[in-house]
Amino acid sequence: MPEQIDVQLDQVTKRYEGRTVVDRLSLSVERGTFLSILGPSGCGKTTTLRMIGGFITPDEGSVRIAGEDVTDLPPSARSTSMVFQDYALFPHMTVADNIGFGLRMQRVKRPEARERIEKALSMVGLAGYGRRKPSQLSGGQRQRIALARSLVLHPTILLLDEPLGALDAQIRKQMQFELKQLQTSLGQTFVYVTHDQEEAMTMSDRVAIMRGGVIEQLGTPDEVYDHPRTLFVAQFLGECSSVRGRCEENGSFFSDTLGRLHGRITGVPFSGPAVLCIRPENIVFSPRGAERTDHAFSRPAVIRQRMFKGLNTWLCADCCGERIICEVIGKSALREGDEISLSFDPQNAVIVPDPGEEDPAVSGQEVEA
Ligand SMILES: Nc1ncnc2c1ncn2[C@@H]1O[C@H](COP(=O)(O)OP(=O)(O)OP(=O)(O)O)[C@@H](O)[C@H]1O
Repeated sequence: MPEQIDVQLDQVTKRYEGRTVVDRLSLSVERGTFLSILGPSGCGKTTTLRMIGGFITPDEGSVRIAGEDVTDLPPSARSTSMVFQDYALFPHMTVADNIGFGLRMQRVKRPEARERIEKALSMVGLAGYGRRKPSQLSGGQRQRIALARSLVLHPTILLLDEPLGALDAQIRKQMQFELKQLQTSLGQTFVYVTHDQEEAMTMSDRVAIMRGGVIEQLGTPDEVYDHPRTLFVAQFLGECSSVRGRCEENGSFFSDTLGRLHGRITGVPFSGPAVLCIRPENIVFSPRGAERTDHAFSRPAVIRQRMFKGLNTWLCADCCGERIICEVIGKSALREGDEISLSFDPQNAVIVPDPGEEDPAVSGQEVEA
């Protein structure tokens, strides 16, 4: 049986003052999926989410929710509910009244409303907090109330716009865990907007990486991390060393600095300018003279910088003029100036097309959509 598609965007476009901020974007979200829309500031994430929720009408394209075309319907006529970053709680109302606000709008009878409010409060771990005012709660608790206020409406799809953005790092981590647990236990569809790659990777079943108004890649967290199809995706999802060169049809790679890299590299082979991307955890450093023989690629290098990061250490090396970063678990005895050998298994490297010097992924700058 085909999976139920809860959200279907077909070629949606949004322009502001002649500027296209979302560009012919298509997206399908299966029921029960936790999908994150991830991308840098201004890439069109919130605009896309708001088009799903009905707060913004696309200039072109269509929006379907659970199979129904809702492109021209207002938010109240859609089976979606939005959780905002700033919580948007009414300060003069109690927690219970805040949660019950949407139910009153829907004219749900009091006894049923009371029961649903209690259930929503216990779902977010705040049973017994109904009589408090928002000012008597912590930031994390206020965020949970905002979540309960959406859950109480029994939406088919929950839309979350950077809901943890205002929380400090520790509570944020805890809330990520709780949100994921809640989504799994409810089996509900969540569409979650964030610019935090770690947050997206830890919570999501699928991640859509947006840039300049389009989805550059969509896949499971593992797929997009291990098999990025563009340099931007490779660099946005975490540290990676990149080496420019040429790719050949047989999948081998050649660069002026590192020479030829024999062996089959991950990525769709093509013929033309390419960038080799390697994650720090896939590089192995060995003392000079004790090179790994099981790796097809090995070159001399010198340690230039050392960054202790608590659980691990990053070593930055100069390898034939290329800056290569390696991750070592725990502390490392290597120091700046140490001469080493650097190797990696070609299967753990990825080749992507070279986007050229003008591409912001190369220059390290991001442009507005
Ligand atoms: N009402 C508006 N009028 C004009 N431009 C707008 C409007 N709303 C958004 N934009 C522009 O559209 C682009 C996309 O905005 P959007 O809020 O979707 O980005 P985002 O990826 O969610 O960014 P952030 O992570 O900073 O919230 C931005 O350049 C923004 O300035």
